[in-house]
Amino acid sequence: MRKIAVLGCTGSIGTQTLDVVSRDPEAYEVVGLAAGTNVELLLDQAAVFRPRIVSVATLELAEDIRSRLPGGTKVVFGEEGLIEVAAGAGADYVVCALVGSLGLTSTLAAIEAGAAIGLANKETLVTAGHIVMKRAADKGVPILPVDSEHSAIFQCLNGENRGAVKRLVITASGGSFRDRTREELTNVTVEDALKHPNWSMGAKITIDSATMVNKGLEVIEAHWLFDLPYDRIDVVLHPESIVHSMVEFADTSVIAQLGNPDMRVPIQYALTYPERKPSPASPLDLVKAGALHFREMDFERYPCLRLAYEAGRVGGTAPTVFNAANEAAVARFLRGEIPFLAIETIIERVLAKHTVTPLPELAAILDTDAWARREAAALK
Ligand SMILES: NC(=O)C1=CN([C@@H]2O[C@H](COP(=O)(O)OP(=O)(O)OC[C@H]3O[C@@H](n4cnc5c(N)ncnc54)[C@H](OP(=O)(O)O)[C@@H]3O)[C@@H](O)[C@H]2O)C=CC1
Ligand SMILES: CC(=O)[C@@H](O)[C@H](O)COP(=O)(O)O
Ligand SMILES: [Mn+2]
Repeated sequence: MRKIAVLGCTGSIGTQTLDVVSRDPEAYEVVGLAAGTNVELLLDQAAVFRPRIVSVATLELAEDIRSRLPGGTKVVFGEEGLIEVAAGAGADYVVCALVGSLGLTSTLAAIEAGAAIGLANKETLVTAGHIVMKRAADKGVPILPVDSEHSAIFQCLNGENRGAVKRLVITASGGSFRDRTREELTNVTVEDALKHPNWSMGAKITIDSATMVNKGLEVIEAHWLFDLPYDRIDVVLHPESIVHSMVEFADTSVIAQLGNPDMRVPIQYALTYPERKPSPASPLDLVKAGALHFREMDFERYPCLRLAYEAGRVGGTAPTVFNAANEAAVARFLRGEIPFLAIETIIERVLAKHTVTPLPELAAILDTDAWARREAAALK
């Protein structure tokens, strides 16, 4: 029986992880759950899974729920609380499904504790990929991709000779505004931006899909997960989100992974790898799906993807800044403080102000992240 902790248990990935887990109760024991502020959902989950430790965002929330938890469940809070759920609940597998670079320290703590990692929280790899991958390798800890494109690539590479990989091709839906021109983006609303055509996800990643920042984060995530240079990681537009990504090999063969858009498939694969088990997802019927479309990526239409490649190639603290500036800008957009197109100008301006540290230690990453957020919050 696998002992699991879920960081971000109340979110889109967290709840789908618990759905997968609950369908196979013989296979899993949930030992730790970490939420932010959604304490009512956390209490429901704790009543079902009876974890050893739960975590919430603040001391006040912890005090509020202490007496409402099942007997024996410990409650902790804040960043230390996340670290305790990651490393102190006795988990041998930690699903990292927090949103943002906030997930970095708890992911590192889970690695340090020797737990296998199911990684949804792509911002962790973007902000500190060299540190996360090295610590996981030193500990002999596997990092199993949950992100649908990376799960697809991971599946396509299964049993293949890595030396024969020519390039990765990551698919992008185009997001909520895929059918609009740049001119039509000037006055788009938060409500419109939150309507992803294919996936139901948390607010931040849905905005990232619309700006194409999500694909930029995914290119950097793929660079770290699959150890390939940026000129061998391409992105194509694929509005149907049925081909989740592809790998092209030296002999020109292309292997792709397909399926209806349902995150429970990659979540489950990350949990059961190398086994496959039945899934609640609806089977793909390609005859019903009809035509699948692929278009060249337009870097003029989606400048954030160009910025991501540039930051990734520069390396060091540049991806940290790209990510943190984006997180702060998206938060401002969601609060109605800035227009949609200001997200990209903020990222570009903060990156332009930054002097890159080439091989940053963790402390430098955390300082740079905080600096970029302050800058992005202050820009008019
Ligand atoms: N959703 C999807 O389909 C996909 C998501 N991903 C990635 O997975 C990650 C999670 O995304 P998603 O599930 O959509 O995000 P959600 O916004 O739905 O969930 C985020 C989770 O993080 C928790 N959280 C937020 N802030 C804090 C905090 N300060 N302290 C503790 N917990 C906190 C939230 O808790 P609470 O709600 O209780 O406040 C919630 O459990 C992201 O990195 C995203 O890019 C990748 C591929 C697909
Ligand atoms: C489900 C998933 O993995 C998301 O990251 C998804 O890929 C978003 O889709 P687009 O960024 O392609 O719109
Ligand atoms: Mn993805």
